[in-house]
Amino acid sequence: MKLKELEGLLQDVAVFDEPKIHLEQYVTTPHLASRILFTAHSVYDDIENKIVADFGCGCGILRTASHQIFSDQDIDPDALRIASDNCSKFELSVDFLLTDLTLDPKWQKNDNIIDTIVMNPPFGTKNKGVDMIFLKKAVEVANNAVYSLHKTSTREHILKKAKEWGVDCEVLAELKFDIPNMYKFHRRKSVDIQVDFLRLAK
Ligand SMILES: C[S@@+](CC[C@H](N)C(=O)[O-])C[C@H]1O[C@@H](n2cnc3c(N)ncnc32)[C@H](O)[C@@H]1O
Repeated sequence: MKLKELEGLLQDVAVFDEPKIHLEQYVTTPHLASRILFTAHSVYDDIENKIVADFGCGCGILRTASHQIFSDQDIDPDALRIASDNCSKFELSVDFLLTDLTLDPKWQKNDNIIDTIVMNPPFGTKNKGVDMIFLKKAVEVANNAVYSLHKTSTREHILKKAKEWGVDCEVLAELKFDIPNMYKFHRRKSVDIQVDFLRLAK
């Protein structure tokens, strides 16, 4: 499928009815999701015939873009309901796991099964450090590679941690993540956050 076709298809993915700010529920746009998956597939061959997971899947846009996801995990049952509906709409077969990735050891059952993790974790704005917990777990679980979005301001810290964990971390792109006015405390129409698109691999 061509990049533009994929982006077009993703416009039909249903998003959060009532996004929960404490869980940092921001949707990856079809524009970004299509480019993330396209890069992972066409440049690195990390998607086709691979078992792929999304940690903090939300409504499942990254999984819908890859068509290969085995296990989508999120803390929010409302998000998983929408993700499951999207899954039926796009005729995808996905295992969903309701789990708190910061606490629950259930994620370990996927040990040695998952090849690639593609995720847009919470940035840690509301729950400090959650971004690094997601990243560390993803690096431990994925046999192959982890693709993840993080605030550019955390880049140096992540590069240092990647070294400690014994993985290579490459900044594939600097992106603008557009957060629309979704929550009551938002004063501006939308805010662009500078975000790194990272690939971590052993
Ligand atoms: C920035 S959103 C990304 C959603 C979706 N992956 C996307 O790309 O549109 C982060 C997601 O992580 C989930 N989340 C937040 N804290 C979590 C936790 N402790 N365990 C599991 N999921 C969590 C939220 O419910 C939310 O769906």
